[in-house]
Amino acid sequence: MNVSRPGVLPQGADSLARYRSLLEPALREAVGALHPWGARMAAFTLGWSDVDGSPRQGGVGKGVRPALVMLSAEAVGGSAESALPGAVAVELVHAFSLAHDDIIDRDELRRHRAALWKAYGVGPALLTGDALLALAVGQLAGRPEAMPYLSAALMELVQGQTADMAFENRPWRGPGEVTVDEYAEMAAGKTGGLLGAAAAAGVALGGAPELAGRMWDMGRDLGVAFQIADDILGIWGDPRLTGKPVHSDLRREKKTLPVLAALAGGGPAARELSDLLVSGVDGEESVRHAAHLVEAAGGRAGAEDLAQRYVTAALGVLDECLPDAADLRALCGSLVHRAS
Ligand SMILES: CC(C)=CCC/C(C)=C/CC/C(C)=C/COP(=O)(O)OP(=O)(O)O
Repeated sequence: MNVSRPGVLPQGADSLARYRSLLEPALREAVGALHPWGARMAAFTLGWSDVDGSPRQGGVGKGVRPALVMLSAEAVGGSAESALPGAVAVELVHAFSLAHDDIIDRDELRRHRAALWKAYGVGPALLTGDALLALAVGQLAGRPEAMPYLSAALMELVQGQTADMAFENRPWRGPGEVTVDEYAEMAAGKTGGLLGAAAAAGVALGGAPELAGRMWDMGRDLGVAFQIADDILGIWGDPRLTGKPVHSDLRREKKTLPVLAALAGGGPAARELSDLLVSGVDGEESVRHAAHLVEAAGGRAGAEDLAQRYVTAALGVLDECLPDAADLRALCGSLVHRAS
């Protein structure tokens, strides 16, 4: 079921809309503390205004992380409102990380619009990312039950992003090639850290801090699945739904899971793909051929399978910790079967 705009999650969409409507005023209030120029750039990147500052309807992200915070809080008997500082904090950290990531990757398009750096320049985009991060920390400064998870997530994010960048200097084959296990560790940090923090902060703010450690682990597994789904969408997704150009990871020869899984398959398509990557993907025809080879070598199926295994592990933890949390379970289960 798709509601309200293209690209929302197939399941849990109604609840995401409910949580987004709680989130947006709180985010606006937080951003209101910034210097007017910073507030304008933050409003652009969060989706309430165009580049010139004129207002536009609604936010732009799916709001998965804040929904995870609020659903986790509700699952332990707390209210979504009680968990709002955590929800705001994770969405601000997410927005910070996207702003910086787009600079690092030189990605010009994000969420159907210009990336923040493309709209305002690299310096201002860096600074806006910093401002969002500072606001996030401020949200949880007085909440010792949740703050450790945010601070752990920040370290995970940076470590995972660094590992991902370091992969670029590794060979495609032979000694030093990137393994699927290394990829999973990178994704557990880069993407899982914040999902882990969302789930852990949610139960902590909802009144069950004793569950936070297990929810952190659950969120990290979920993050690996989420990142694999992101990699899959980067090759086979519909740009009208993802809001990003297709094949950009392949064009940049990034070591995404579908490519690693294809290479690990070892058949004729895997060998041809390996040769192509070693000689360099050059030009649009070559990029399309690489995408074809990844699929032919089983990279898509392998990636889908691994994502499903990580989601199943995450759901197993949820079933043990919070067996009655149907909405939370639906959200987590839907994160791998998404169109954007
Ligand atoms: C330190 C640093 C720069 C870290 C970068 C970490 C990073 C960008 C990880 C990617 C995470 C990811 C899959 C984002 C898309 O989320 P989404 O599909 O929920 O996006 P949405 O909010 O647009 O829906």
